[in-house]
Amino acid sequence: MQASVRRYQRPASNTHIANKRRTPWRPHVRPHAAPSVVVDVAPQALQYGKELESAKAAVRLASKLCQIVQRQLSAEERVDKKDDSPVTVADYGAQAVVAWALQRADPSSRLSMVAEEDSAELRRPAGRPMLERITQLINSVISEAEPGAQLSPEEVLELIDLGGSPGGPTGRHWVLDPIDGTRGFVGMRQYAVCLGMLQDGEVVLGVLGCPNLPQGSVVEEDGLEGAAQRAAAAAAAAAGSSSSTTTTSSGSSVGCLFSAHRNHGAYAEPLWDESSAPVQIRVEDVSDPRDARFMESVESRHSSHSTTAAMARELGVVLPPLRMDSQVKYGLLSRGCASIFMRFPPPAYKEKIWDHAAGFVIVEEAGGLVTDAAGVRLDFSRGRFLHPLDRGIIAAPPALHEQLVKAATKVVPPSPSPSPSPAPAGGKSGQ
Ligand SMILES: Nc1ncnc2c1ncn2[C@@H]1O[C@H](COP(=O)(O)O)[C@@H](OP(=O)(O)O)[C@H]1O
Ligand SMILES: [Mg+2]
Repeated sequence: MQASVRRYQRPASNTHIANKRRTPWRPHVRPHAAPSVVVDVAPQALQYGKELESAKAAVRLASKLCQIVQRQLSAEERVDKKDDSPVTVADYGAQAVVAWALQRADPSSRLSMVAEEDSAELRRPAGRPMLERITQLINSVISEAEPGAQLSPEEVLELIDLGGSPGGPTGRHWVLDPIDGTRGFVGMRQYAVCLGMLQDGEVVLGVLGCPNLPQGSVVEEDGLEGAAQRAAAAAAAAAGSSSSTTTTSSGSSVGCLFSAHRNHGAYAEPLWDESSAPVQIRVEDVSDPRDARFMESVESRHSSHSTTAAMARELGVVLPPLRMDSQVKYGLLSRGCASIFMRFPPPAYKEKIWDHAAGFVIVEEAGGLVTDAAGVRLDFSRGRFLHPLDRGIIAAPPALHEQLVKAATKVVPPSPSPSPSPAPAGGKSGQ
């Protein structure tokens, strides 16, 4: 794929995020309003510039497929929150589309991808109707990128299984969560298509496609959660329309793409409008916990709400949490919409690298830190499981992060068992 010449916008200074506030708290998103200078970081000037452009194109295509499925869920009024089969269609479809796009961008390389799904269910006779539906969806999306492109069901199975790489500390591995926040996806809330790239054990690229996230003025009296719900509803209301573009009732466009290239900053741009220049984003310049808003999972089974509440009390955070599905939280942290992300899964749960890789590099490149509760930087180099595994995850600007690590020594018990068994290739086992 030909890398296009793009001009990226960088805020002239960070003063726009330095205005401390006490009360009332208002979520704010100002990257597009910030004074900016245009700097030349054209993809070809970056070490992994070509790969970054390929990753963004792949995430955009997969996001399109997810949006089509989510609109149909709504339009046909068959959203059953307990039935995740329509979601599975989008999970598989998005995984195959990303694999197709990455391969097409670099046909001479062997693609190594560590991804959430595998084709085992689809290869069973009972899975055939679903496979055909997925194939049809994929073909409708890829033919927009490459007129005439069509895949057979068997090719789709092979593309999905490209996600079975074990990863590891050497070489290049793409890391994909085709739909992160499946419950958010079904519940018409937030979800994200998350693609990272590991080079010799280090996450060097990250891209998050967030189809239901408003880009700009999500400053609403009832907070981001309300705005995000309305944005998702607006996206659903557009069912039947061939346009991807949706706006919230306050006029903000919906659909954000976050990206980061190691040592070159983190950026946000519209998901559906490729002509808009990416704008550099930074974490909030906050060190006083009384100014801090923290984010956590909507699902308390994914992350203990009582542990985060205890951490907030210990730290002196006074504002209520912002609950949101998926790695959208990492995007919002990087964009300065909230100051802290905390995640405390049940002790037996083993975190997977695809649930954090893209968000991790985006937050780091936006000036934040992402570690376990003991302050140890996350390690993506040991296969499909994330290390450290079992003391939760905290992410914040450095000054707040230091205070979080101190609070965790009092609130979060140390881990009893540090050594995991190797993760299986593919599938959702261990969740
Ligand atoms: N019991 C559990 N404990 C912790 N995390 C879990 C979990 N079950 C699923 N998850 C993970 O939590 C992710 C969603 O995170 P969040 O709560 O921030 O939206 C899921 O991603 P998927 O939706 O890709 O499966 C899944 O990987
Ligand atoms: Mg996930």
